[in-house]
Amino acid sequence: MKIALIGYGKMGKTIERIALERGHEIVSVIDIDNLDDFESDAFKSADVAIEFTVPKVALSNYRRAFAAGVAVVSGTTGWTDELPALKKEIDETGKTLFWSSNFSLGVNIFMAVNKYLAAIMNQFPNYNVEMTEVHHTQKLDAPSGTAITLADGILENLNRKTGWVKETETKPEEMAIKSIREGQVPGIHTIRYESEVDSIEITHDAKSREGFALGAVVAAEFTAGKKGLLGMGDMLKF
Ligand SMILES: NC(=O)c1ccc[n+]([C@@H]2O[C@H](COP(=O)([O-])OP(=O)(O)OC[C@H]3O[C@@H](n4cnc5c(N)ncnc54)[C@H](O)[C@@H]3O)[C@@H](O)[C@H]2O)c1
Ligand SMILES: O=C(O)C1=N[C@H](C(=O)O)CCC1
Repeated sequence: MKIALIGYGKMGKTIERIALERGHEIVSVIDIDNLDDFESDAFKSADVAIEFTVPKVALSNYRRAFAAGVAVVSGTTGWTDELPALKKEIDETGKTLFWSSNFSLGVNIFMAVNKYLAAIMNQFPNYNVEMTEVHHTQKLDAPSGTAITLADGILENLNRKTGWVKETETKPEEMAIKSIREGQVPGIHTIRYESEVDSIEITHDAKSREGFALGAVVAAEFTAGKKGLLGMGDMLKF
């Protein structure tokens, strides 16, 4: 398929390599120095644009791609307070956006395990739960989008928790998400249940950006011909 890239940073470059390896054509690459290319015939020829940029520009990028008649697959995080309004806009206009906080298959398996464990822990009120996420020092947003998705999974399944906070001091109904920025870490997410007598931890540790990028390209292949707001749950059957 014909793929446009919006954002040519760490993820954009990794996605480019994997897309070419999978036989796709990169018809346009847009970054801050060539934003006018949204109006180019090359960009408009794309079947899908894969967008990995920064939080403050994601929505404007989506809308510029939509105006060009191009579907979007995006992993940009740090903007999803706007997601409900954007979903309404997408449904009303018949556009296509596949968004995920994390495209890695391993992380999505981890997300499913997280929800299952949270549901089990309703039977065991003596455990408290907290999360730690570790990423590279260039990361702009905290907590990570993945951590927020994981926290949502816990809040949906563990009745005694109703919200998450960044602070370590929490009310009984809150869970803490601690963010650590260190070196070039691609992404580590750890969820810990602790009681007086023991602790239970589950962790996902990304070795590189390969898993994120492969997932994004596979999502682009899945998105072809579809409409609406799509996510990993539409593509993965677990
Ligand atoms: N969903 C996932 O699986 C996943 C995985 C990794 C990273 N991410 C997210 O993807 C985003 C990008 O991560 P990264 O590591 O590639 O960051 P990066 O900083 O390496 O790359 C971002 C790129 O976007 C460009 N950019 C900035 N403003 C732009 C604009 N208006 N239009 C086009 N390009 C613009 C920057 O110049 C840069 O080249 C972050 O939000 C990160 O959290 C998501
Ligand atoms: O490197 C990043 O930035 C990442 N961002 C996503 C997030 O915010 O969860 C996915 C993991 C890597």
